[in-house]
Amino acid sequence: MAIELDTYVKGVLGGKRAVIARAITLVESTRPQHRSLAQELLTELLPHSGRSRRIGISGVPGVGKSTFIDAFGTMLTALGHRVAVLAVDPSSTRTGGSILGDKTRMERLAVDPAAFVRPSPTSGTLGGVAKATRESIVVMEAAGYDVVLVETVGVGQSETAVANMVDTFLLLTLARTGDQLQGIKKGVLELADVISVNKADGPHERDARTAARELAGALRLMHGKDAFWTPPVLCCSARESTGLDGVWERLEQHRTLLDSTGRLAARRRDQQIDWTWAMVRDELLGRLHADPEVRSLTPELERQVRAGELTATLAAERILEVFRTG
Ligand SMILES: Nc1nc2c(ncn2[C@@H]2O[C@H](COP(=O)(O)OP(=O)(O)OP(=O)(O)O)[C@@H](O)[C@H]2O)c(=O)[nH]1
Repeated sequence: MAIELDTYVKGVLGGKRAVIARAITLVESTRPQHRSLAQELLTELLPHSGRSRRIGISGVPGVGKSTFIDAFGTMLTALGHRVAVLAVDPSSTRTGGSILGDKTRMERLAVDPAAFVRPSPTSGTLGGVAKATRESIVVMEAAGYDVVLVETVGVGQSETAVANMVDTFLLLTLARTGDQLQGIKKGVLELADVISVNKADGPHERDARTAARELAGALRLMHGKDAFWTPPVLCCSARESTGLDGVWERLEQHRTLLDSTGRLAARRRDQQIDWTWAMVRDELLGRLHADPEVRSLTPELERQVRAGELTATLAAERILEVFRTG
């Protein structure tokens, strides 16, 4: 049964879980009638949002993200925080099932009354999934969650999308030393504000500490002496819940520094502008691909480009010409 705008607003602001879940479903929906209601809801909620720590968490599959978020989130709720877990997993749009943010992977947090775990939206492009997650952040903040963790897999463009919606980005990694350091993608290192080497327990602990020292040295070189912030490299064990307080301390330190220097507000404003243009790009591209004339022209144009009968530049011009006049 459909519910009214007012019921959504009151339910979300009152922290009612069932209404929060429905509000997120509404925000994720791509149906035109849902989209306008979702925008009305977000407009009402916006004045109550913005007060959380928005933290992105990334790391390759196997690094222990679920175990980490379960333990880290549980530590935070014990400290009195209210924790929301969202996810951006564009691969789930292909498989139809969400891998990240799955409640069964976070057993303690899933049943914690001070936490709310939401799997990645499963429909649309990365742009669509990112938009739904950004808007879900507004819902969670209005509902009183003061820590929002946004999880993503350590592959592809999804990390950049997440870095662009959070204040601080945490990268989880495993013990690698020397040459293996090269294995960590530079692009991901550039996004990271705090790095933690997970599984620093039992026989792996020494390797983890060595790897952390080496990585910290590499980052100091990368960032230079006068950098505003050089990402600290810590060690933790998600399984044994050790080192998690240190990770939290550094995340808080980074955010406090951003806030006290005015960078936090500026960063969030810049993100709004980036999102605006990202949405314009997505919408335009969607319309272009749906355009009947473009669709009918495409196979022949592609054939000609492949056969070397037409340059890519001319083919692009033809497509835009048809779209403009179509
Ligand atoms: N020794 C040790 N093992 C860990 C730790 N954290 C996670 N693991 C193990 O690593 C494996 C992968 O952990 P998951 O939490 O599923 O993490 P993930 O592979 O990043 O998976 P997704 O979260 O599904 O992407 C599991 O077998 C965990 O038990 C840790 O701190 N120490």
